Amino acid sequence: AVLPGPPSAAARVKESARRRLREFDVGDRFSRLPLPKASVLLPLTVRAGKLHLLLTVRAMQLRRSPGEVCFPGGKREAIDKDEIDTALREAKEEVGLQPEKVEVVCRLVPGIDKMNHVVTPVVGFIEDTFQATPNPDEVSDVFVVPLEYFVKPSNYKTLPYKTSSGYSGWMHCFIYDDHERKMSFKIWGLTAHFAVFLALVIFGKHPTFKVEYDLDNLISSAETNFMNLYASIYERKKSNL
Ligand SMILES: CCCC(=O)SCCNC(=O)CCNC(=O)[C@H](O)C(C)(C)COP(=O)(O)OP(=O)(O)OC[C@H]1O[C@@H](n2cnc3c(N)ncnc32)[C@H](O)[C@@H]1OP(=O)(O)O
Ligand SMILES: [Mg+2]
Repeated sequence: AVLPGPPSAAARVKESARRRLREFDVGDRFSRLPLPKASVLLPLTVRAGKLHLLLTVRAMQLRRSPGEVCFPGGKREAIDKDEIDTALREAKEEVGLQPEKVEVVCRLVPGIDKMNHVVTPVVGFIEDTFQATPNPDEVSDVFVVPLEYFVKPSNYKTLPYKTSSGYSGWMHCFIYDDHERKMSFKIWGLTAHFAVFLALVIFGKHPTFKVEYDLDNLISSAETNFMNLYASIYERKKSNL
């Protein structure tokens, strides 16, 4: 019989990330909130021994957020049985990623977008050989960023924001220079929020900038932040009825 050899460096990086991610899996705990829903896929891949995240640039002809960087994803459809289904269906439609080529690891604490959708981030590993085929109706470009950039950026600022429900605060904004492609990408808002949380979960160390969490209680502070945001939107919806 052939004995399995020692795990490769890539396999070890994945195994330690997998273990951390599973501790933060929210499962279906946020599945029944009465707001419209969307999902995004946070596709992780190992390149040169390091975790990387795949991101997209939205097509300019889209009605919502044209030209902005986001993860593959979209609104829930009736055929989707859960948040994971939505993320995988959208990733296939947008970048040609086959669902069976994704090792889904967990769902993280949701966020809320401009249109008041509850957006669930689904984390999955994809193969380092994956070649995206962007659907030009929705995606104009696909790129990867080392996950570490979201705790140790070289070009970072905060942007102020205010929602329609009167909730104000600030957002992370990263400029990532892809030297190989001689291109620069601006990653901000909800997309940056998910990327930072993922990096905090996996690396478990302090970032070089201020974050909205108590890093000693990352899970509970992420849930509290979400529930506060959710409550502000829900209260406003009720008072508008
Ligand atoms: C308060 C924080 C707000 C921010 O953070 S803004 C800051 C920076 N931007 C971000 O972080 C992006 C955040 N947004 C997102 O990630 C996504 O919008 C989100 C929430 C996942 C929703 O996904 P979407 O991609 O907007 O939704 P979707 O994929 O279901 O649909 C997109 C639009 O495309 C259309 N579409 C779908 N398939 C198509 C096709 N084959 N040909 C042409 N059009 C097609 C679809 O109808 C939709 O159009 P519409 O938006 O309804 O007008
Ligand atoms: Mg989409």
